[in-house]
This record gives sequence, structure tokens and C-alpha cells, in this order.
Amino acid sequence: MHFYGTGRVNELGHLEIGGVDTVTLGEQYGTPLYIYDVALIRERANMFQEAFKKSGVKSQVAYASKAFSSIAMFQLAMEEGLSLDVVSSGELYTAIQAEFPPERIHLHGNNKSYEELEMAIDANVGCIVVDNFYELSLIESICRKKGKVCPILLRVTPGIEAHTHDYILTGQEDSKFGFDLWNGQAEEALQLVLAKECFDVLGLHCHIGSQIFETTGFILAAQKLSEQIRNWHERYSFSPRVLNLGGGFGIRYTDEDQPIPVSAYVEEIVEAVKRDFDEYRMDMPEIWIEPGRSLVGDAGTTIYKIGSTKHVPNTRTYWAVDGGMSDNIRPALYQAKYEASLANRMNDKAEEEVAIAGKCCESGDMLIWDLPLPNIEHGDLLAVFCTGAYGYSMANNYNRIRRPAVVFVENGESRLVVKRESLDDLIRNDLSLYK
Ligand SMILES: Cc1ncc(COP(=O)(O)O)c(C=O)c1O
Ligand SMILES: N[C@@H](CCCC[NH3+])C(=O)O
Repeated sequence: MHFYGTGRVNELGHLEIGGVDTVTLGEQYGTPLYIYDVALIRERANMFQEAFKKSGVKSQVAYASKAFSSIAMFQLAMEEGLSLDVVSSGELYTAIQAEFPPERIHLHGNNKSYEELEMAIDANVGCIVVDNFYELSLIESICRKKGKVCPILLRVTPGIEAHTHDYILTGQEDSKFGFDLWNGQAEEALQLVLAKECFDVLGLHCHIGSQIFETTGFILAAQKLSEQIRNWHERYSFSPRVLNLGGGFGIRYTDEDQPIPVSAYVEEIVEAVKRDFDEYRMDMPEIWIEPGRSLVGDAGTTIYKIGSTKHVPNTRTYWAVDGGMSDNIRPALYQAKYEASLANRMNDKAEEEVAIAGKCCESGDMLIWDLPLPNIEHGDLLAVFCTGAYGYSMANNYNRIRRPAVVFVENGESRLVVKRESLDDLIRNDLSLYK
């Protein structure tokens, strides 16, 4: 059994996280329940930042908040000195409500609306990561109207196919994101923004994909960006102050995943940029990164109550939990694999392999197909590990299932940070035909 962070088995044979019994948490807050190990998030944030400190390069580590956004999570990121990557007015609004320092907020998105851009410019965010020409025209008209200058990064696609699931690849040529680095698009964008006073061009951004286990893709991306920057340095005296190499650092969900320490990514990225910038005799820019999954992924565990069962002779036994693709769509979307244990009987030996189904009306609503577990009883609690990234944030109300609650645990204490949705929350925006 693999334990993450402060996870352990307590004297009752229960799963404990952050010094708190998860069975007690299930009773106190109900199930399904998202539990976050705060100490582990702090540790990861620290590891990234320490690696940069060691390298001596100026940096920003921006939490990619799409992985899990809530006011408390943003406050935790703030406590840890992280910056914040937001991709919508919703994430930006959450950050503003959390009183996150605006100068450390970066706005992303491949189709930001006028209203979203205006909101970001009004909030004086640290930068807007510009994705396309249409967006440049919107920013320009907002800045003109307000007499403002907008700090920007240009997002470029370097033409790299990182090794990961097709749906979470983003740096390849055929991508909906960013300006192509090689076919003239990025250069045209650069010329345009350098010529206009309303843009303060901080530098370039690229993000090659997610759940990546090798440093080679990042190094290649850094090299490609540096190479093109050298051309632009010669042609336009362009000297970026910032190079943002995105996120995507892989984590362990099962034994199939073999992550490398986060410091290795940082060291190798910094080294690659230094090497090229030294060679081209250009000033070293600040290096920014945007980890999401690697900051919060394995810090999250979901607790479910096990309910009904169905045996299909000679095939498998299904056990259904009180959540599923409504709180974790990743198995259905990416065939993502998870490990799980009975939180209330951690010391019992596995007796059979079972299939864990969700409660949505979809055959594809399966969380795990082949999970070895002790003989299950109705009412047992299932802990699914490593659900901290893209779990709650991709949760939905399919079948009008209510989104779960989220608790933070640390030093033997729990704190409710997102309430479970109520039935009234579900109909809050519905209007009757008769009233
Ligand atoms: C632009 C950008 N930055 C950062 C991230 C965070 O990625 P991850 O959670 O894999 O670190 C993503 C998601 O893939 C992204 O699209
Ligand atoms: N949501 C995806 C990753 C996409 C990241 C955003 N660009 C996942 O669960 O793995």
C-alpha cells in the first residue's frame, strides 16, 4: 500500500490523514468527501521554491488553480508565497475574494471574453497570458478606453509532442492554444505588441502538456523558445524579462507512474535556459512555472460510502459508491487509474478483485475496474487516493448529484473549506413555469 504525505493507519486500523481519522471525517461531514493533506501541499510548494532558490534564478511558481480552486486553497497558496494562474472570470473572482495579491495573478485562456479581460485589467493582475490575435485586439481596446498598460506574456506553441494522454497534450503544432512559434504567427504577434504602447511585453509562455514524467520535453521547449528569442533579439532587440514554461509535472497515481523529484524539473529547465541564453549572450530572464497537479494531486483523497453490489458470474463483481463521475470524471475521460483502500479496515487483507462503480446513469461511470479489497460490507468506506487535482474542479451535477464537501486536515485538525451542495443549491437558478 502506498501512503502519501501524512497518510497512515491508526490504532483503530483506520486511514488517518493530517493526524485526523478519515472514518470520523466521513461521519462528521458525510460522504463523498474530499480530504486535503495541507502539510503535503505546503511541502510541495516549498520544494519548487527551494529548487529555484538554489539555482539563483529569479522565479515565480504559479499554482495552476484549475487543478483545484476554492477560496481556502487560494489562501493556502498565498500563505506559501505562490503566484496564481487563473483561466476564467470564475477563478479570478475566487482569487479576488480570497484577497490574493493581484500582482501575482496570471490570467490564461484560449478564448477570454471582453468582460474577463476587463475584469483582469481592472484588478491590475500581474500579467495576461495572451493566446491569439483577437485577444490582443480586445486588450488594446480596453487599455485605450482606460488609459492603461497591460503586462503580457505571449503564449506560443513550440511544436512538441510530450509523452502523455492525447487529450492533455498542448504544445504540439496542431493545438487550439497559442501562437505557433515557427510559422510566423508568434513573430507577427510580437511585432504587433512591441509596436503598441498599451502592451508591456514581459516575455513568452509555453505549456507542453500535463502528467509528464521526463524533463526532455521541457528542455526541448526551452531550447526552441531560446532559439527563436535569439532571432527576435537580433531583429527587434527583444529581450524577454520572463520565460514561463508552464506546468505538467507528473505524479504517482499507481505503480505505473514513476515521478521524478520536482527539483529535477526545475534544475534542468533552469540549466537549459541558462545554457542557451549564455551562448546567445542574452540576459537571463526570470523563469516562471505553473504546476497544478504536482502541488495538490496526491494531497487529495476522496472518501465514499459503499452501497449496492452486483455479481456478474465469471466476469466481475461491481460495488457502487455514493459518488463517481460527478466528483471524479478522470477515469471516464482519460481512462485514468487510481488506487483505493477500505478506510475503515486498512489492516484487513485483500480477498477479491472488485470493480468500483459510480452512481451515475452511465455504464462508463466506473472509478476503478480491478481493485483488490477485503470482503466488502455495505457501508464500508472507500478511500480513493490522489484525487486532489482535477477532481473537485471538474466535478459536475450530472443526474443532479450534489458536489461533495471539501475538508483540509493538518496537525490533527480538520476544517471544512467547501460545503456540500444542498438540494436547494441545485435548483437555485431554476425558474418555474407557473410562478
Ligand atoms: C497553461 C497551463 N498551465 C499549467 C497547467 C497545469 O498543469 P499541471 O496540472 O499538469 O501541472 C495547465 C494544465 O495542463 C495549463 O494548461
Ligand atoms: N484535466 C486534466 C488535465 C488538463 C490540464 C489543463 N490543461 C487532467 O485531469 O488530467
